[in-house]
Amino acid sequence: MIRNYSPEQFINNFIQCRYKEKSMQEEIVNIAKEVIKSIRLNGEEALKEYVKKFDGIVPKQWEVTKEERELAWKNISNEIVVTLKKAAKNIKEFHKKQLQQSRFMDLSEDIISGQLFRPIERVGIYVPGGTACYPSTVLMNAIPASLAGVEEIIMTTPARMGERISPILSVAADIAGVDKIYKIGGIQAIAALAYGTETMQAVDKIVGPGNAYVAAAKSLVFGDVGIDMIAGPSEVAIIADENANPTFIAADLIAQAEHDVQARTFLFTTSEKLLSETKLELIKQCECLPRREIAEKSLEFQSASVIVDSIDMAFDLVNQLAPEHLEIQLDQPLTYLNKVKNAGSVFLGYHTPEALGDYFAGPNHVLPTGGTARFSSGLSVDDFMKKTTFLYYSKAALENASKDVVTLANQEKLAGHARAVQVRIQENKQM
Ligand SMILES: NC(=O)c1ccc[n+]([C@@H]2O[C@H](COP(=O)([O-])OP(=O)(O)OC[C@H]3O[C@@H](n4cnc5c(N)ncnc54)[C@H](O)[C@@H]3O)[C@@H](O)[C@H]2O)c1
Ligand SMILES: N[C@H](CO)Cc1c[nH]c[nH+]1
Ligand SMILES: [Zn+2]
Repeated sequence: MIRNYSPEQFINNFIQCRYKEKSMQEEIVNIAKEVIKSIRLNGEEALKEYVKKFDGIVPKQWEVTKEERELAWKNISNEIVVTLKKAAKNIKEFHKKQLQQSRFMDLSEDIISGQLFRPIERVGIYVPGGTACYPSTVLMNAIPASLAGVEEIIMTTPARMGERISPILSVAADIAGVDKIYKIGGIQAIAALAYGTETMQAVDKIVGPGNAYVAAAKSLVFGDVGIDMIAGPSEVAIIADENANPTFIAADLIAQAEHDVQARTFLFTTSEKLLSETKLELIKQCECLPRREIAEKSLEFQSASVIVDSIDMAFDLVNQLAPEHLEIQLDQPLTYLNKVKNAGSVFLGYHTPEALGDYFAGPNHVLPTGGTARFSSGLSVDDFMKKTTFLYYSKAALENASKDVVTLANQEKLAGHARAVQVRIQENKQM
């Protein structure tokens, strides 16, 4: 069960070892390198080989057919369809507010400048499917892409039921505006999306979470295609004091732990009593959990509890950790929001479990993990847009700027740059 660490031990074991952990994952990176290279060079043949090796079954065709997509609607209950649509509506409403319009920064007679916002043309979304099925992740990835105006949204997910993918994934994909679905998972899917094969066209950007293999593959193809972030095994950090409810805290820690044996959960509290009660709750609640084995491994090996001297100390440790999710289970939670520097998404108060955000409320659940919230953000409409600047100068405006541009060009010893301005000024003078 979750182990206690002093603040110093926590820093050593979970923050300073961030880079050590990376080198321990070398084995995964090496496998990913081999698979990607092979699929890039040998296409379909290599794709089949690795799908067989890592997933057991090679589907007859990669793409989910129109008939399969239609049939999926008949294979799920109306209740699920209604709920998916409600969640989709909330996610859409939240993300719509992120849309930005092309705009002028300057619009005078002599100078015009601005920024064009244009959607990325072809996007691949990865939906994990190794040990669980995530229709919510389909919505979280595809809705912002649709809102941005992406021309073609291509989803990949491992075929878990032999030939087929779960019908709920297919229905969620229809609701969210996915154009094509491929039955491919893991490193193979990322390689096929990045480089294309005889039957699949390469995409411009790959988004979406996945296990350590998927995360390694995404980081390796970055540069040839865009990626959103490294969204690996899930994490939650909870800050709580003696007023918090141990039953709620244990439930929220388990909700993340059950994702993956590699999922990481953290509790920072000023109260020894709350900690011991939470530990008893963890044992009790794990007993009747279908994914007990996964959750218990995560709680045992990837998790930590820390008794802190003050709530300020808790925020200091959390900001160093930069967790994917942060729950603030304190009275007056909003008053603590300005203490948060690094976190993917924050959940405020006793009645806002992370599970609410995972599925339904609106903010995105594809979030930076492994400390990368120090420099990156959760998935948003912005991830599907490119920003192109534009500029116009009149003859008079160029004349005004010419001396300064030439001075800088000469300073950099780039005579060609200086000349590109000077020839225009001289021409103006001759006229
Ligand atoms: N951050 C988020 O938004 C978010 C959302 C949902 C899930 N998640 C995370 O996504 C992950 C899902 O993982 P998953 O495993 O269930 O599904 P997955 O689809 O990410 O990975 C499954 C694939 O991994 C490959 N694989 C498995 N073992 C391998 C091996 N030994 N060598 C090479 N390839 C191998 C297989 O090809 C398989 O298809 C979890 O870590 C979960 O926490 C994150
Ligand atoms: N907690 C995951 C992100 O870390 C998202 C998710 C999907 N389904 C359930 N949870
Ligand atoms: Zn979750």
